[in-house]
Amino acid sequence: MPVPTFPPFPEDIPTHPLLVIDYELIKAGDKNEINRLWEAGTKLGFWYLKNHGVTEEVNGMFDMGAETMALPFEEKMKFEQGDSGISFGYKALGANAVDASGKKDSVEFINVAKDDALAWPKQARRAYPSTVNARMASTINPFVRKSSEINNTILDVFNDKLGLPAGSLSKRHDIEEYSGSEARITRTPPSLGEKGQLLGSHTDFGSLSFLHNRLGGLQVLVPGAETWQYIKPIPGHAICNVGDAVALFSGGILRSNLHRVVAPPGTQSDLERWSLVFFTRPSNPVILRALVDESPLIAKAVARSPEKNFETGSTSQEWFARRIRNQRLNNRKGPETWLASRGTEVNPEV
Ligand SMILES: O=C(O)CCC(=O)C(=O)O
Ligand SMILES: [Fe+2]
Repeated sequence: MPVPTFPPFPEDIPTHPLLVIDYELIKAGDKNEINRLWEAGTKLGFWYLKNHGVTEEVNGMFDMGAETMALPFEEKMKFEQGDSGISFGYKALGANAVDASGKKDSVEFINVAKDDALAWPKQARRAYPSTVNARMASTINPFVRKSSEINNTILDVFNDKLGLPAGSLSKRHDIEEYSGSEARITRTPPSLGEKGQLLGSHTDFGSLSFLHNRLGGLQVLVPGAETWQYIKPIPGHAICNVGDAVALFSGGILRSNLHRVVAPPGTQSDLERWSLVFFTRPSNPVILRALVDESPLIAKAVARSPEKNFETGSTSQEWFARRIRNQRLNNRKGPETWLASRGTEVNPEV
C-alpha cells in the first residue's frame, strides 16, 4: 500500500525539540555523534533516530496493522493477551486503565513477540491472527531483526560510556534468548477534538523503545518543566527512548522519562491514529539492578542517590508481567492495582 499523506502537525503548537541522531554515524563510530547520543540518553532519554534503515519494513508493519485491526472483533479476541501478565497478542479498546481512578484506555493494539517473529514458521510464544502470520517472513522478521541490531548497537555505545566491560548490556539482550521484546501496532479511533489522555503517563518497561509515528499526540514531561510538551513526528525518523531496565542497569545515569499520548493536535484529531513501536527488553531471567559491581561510574551514581533503590529483586520477566497484569481492568481491585503497575517513576524508593 502507498504511504498515506496526513494533515501537518500544527505550526502554532509548541513542541519539545529532540536531538537528531544519525544511525549511520553511530555505526561508523563517529565520536561526535556518540557524544550526542550519550547526551540525549542521559539528559532526557529521548531522541530522533535517522538513517535507521527500516523504512520499508515500517511501512509493511503499518499495512499488517491495518489488515489486522480490520478483522472482525470476535476473530481478534481469539488472540487476546489475557489477564495473567502476558503482553503478546491482541488488546481490545478499554481493557487497560490509564490512571489510578480506573479510567479506560482508548486504544487497541496487537503485540508480536520477537521470539515468534524469529522462530517463524515455528511458534515460540503464542499464535497470531492470519494477517500477522501472512507477513511474518516478509515484514515482521526483518523489522524485528533490524530493530534488534539497532538496539544492541546503541546499547554498546551506552555500555562503553558507562565504563562497563565490553558486551555487558548486549549479552543481557541476546537475540537468541526468550525475552519480552515485541513489536506493537496501535490503532486509536479519531479523537474529534476531544481532550484527555489516550495512553496514561508512564515510563517504558524495558530497555529501549523505537517509535515510528505519523500523527502527533506523544508528549513528554521534561525534567524541571511544569507542563507536558508535544514531540513532533518527523517522517522517516524514529523516536527513541530509554526504558526502566536500562535506567536501572545504569544506576539512573540513563534516563527513563515520563511520557503519555493525548489526542493528535489540530485537524489531525479527525483521523485514526496509528503508531508502531519496537520495545526491547532484557532476556527473561536477567535481574533488574544497577550494575555497580561492573562499573565504578555506576557504583558512584548509586552512592550519590542513597534515597533511591536500584535493587528491584525482580527478573525482567517478573517486572514486565507485574506491570502488564496490574494495568488490566479485569484485575483491578482499586487504585492500589494501578500503583502496582508502575515502574521507576512512582516507586517511592526509585
Ligand atoms: O503512540 C505513541 O506515540 C507512544 C506510545 C507509547 O508510549 C507506548 O506504547 O509505550
Ligand atoms: Fe511508552
